Amino acid sequence: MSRFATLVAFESALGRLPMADADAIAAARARQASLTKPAGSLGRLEDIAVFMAGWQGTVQPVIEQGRAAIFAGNHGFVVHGVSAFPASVTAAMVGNFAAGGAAINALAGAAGLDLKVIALDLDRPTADFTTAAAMDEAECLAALSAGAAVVEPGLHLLVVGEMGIGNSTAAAALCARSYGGAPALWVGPGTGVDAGGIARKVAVVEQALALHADAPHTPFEILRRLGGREIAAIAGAVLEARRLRIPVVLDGFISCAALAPLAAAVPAITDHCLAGHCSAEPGHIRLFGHLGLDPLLSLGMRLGEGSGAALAVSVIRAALATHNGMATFAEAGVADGL
Ligand SMILES: Cc1cc2ncn([C@H]3O[C@H](COP(=O)(O)O)[C@@H](O)[C@H]3O)c2cc1C
Ligand SMILES: O=C(O)c1cccnc1
Repeated sequence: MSRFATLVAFESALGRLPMADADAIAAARARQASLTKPAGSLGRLEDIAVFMAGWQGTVQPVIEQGRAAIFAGNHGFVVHGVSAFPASVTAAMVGNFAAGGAAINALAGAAGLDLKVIALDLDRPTADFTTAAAMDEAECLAALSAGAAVVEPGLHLLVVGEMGIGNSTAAAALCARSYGGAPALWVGPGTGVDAGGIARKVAVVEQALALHADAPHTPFEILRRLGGREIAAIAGAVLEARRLRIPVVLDGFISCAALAPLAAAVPAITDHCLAGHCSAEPGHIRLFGHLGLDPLLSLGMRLGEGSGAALAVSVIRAALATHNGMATFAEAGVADGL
């Protein structure tokens, strides 16, 4: 059965978000305080370990079953010339993922993650959102459910990513609708469009916002009208991971924008999420301000595919290696601080 077979199923999941395990958080904090280092000296590594403990519900969290889930979809509005690449590249890159030749193959391998690639109706792009809703209700629910379906119970960590030519424009529209701000503040070069391309992207987002201005300002309606299948799938995966208390690492501007409609209404939806990195896409840092997330890495990446999030998993692994592997003051016979 589909996880989000009905709108009610989606809304009730978003309305009933489980919390992290407070006992595991307290125990992990106590363990951090007992380790052979000055308090706080491992900086954010300490917070990451405590975060992982809280969501895994155990004082010593691990990443044995870590998954990168990459969703692919195509967009009807690409006819307006908003990407530096043709829409056919979405399917071609899915082929490249299967063959092992993409950046995410290398980075998921380096991070010890299994990689699931889910192509969502690539030969049936969403409707052009400057003239219609991108998806009808059933299409949006199917995409949300496809996202949820990759989140198997027992995963220790989930990385989410996307592939969909044109989707930096959808991401800008989602952010502008969710949080306000002129489209030009949310639009960036994406795959590398020139000034003319940026102007076309801004115009497309302005048209879409005008068309959908009177629609209900709800998470589902914003996603359905302005999102895309791969974007809704990310939202569904993050929501399902929350139900199962599986920590998530978010990737770039587009992955994070998938959560904007949800977070604008229910800010706590990002509580089980770490921001893997800050993309060079200019809207990303602005979006982090709204999401209340502080990215782990900032390496000038602007790829998507879950690439920055996968890279950040190495930092999370290092946090857990120190948390689980260091000696306590008592074990090492080292005098602790006063
Ligand atoms: C070869 C190639 C591989 C990619 N991998 C991710 N993206 C990224 O670029 C796209 C978004 O940028 P825009 O909105 O400008 O189309 C998405 O597919 C995103 O995942 C890629 C883009 C290309 C061309
Ligand atoms: O930040 C991202 O995820 C991104 C930026 C540009 C193109 N594709 C993805």
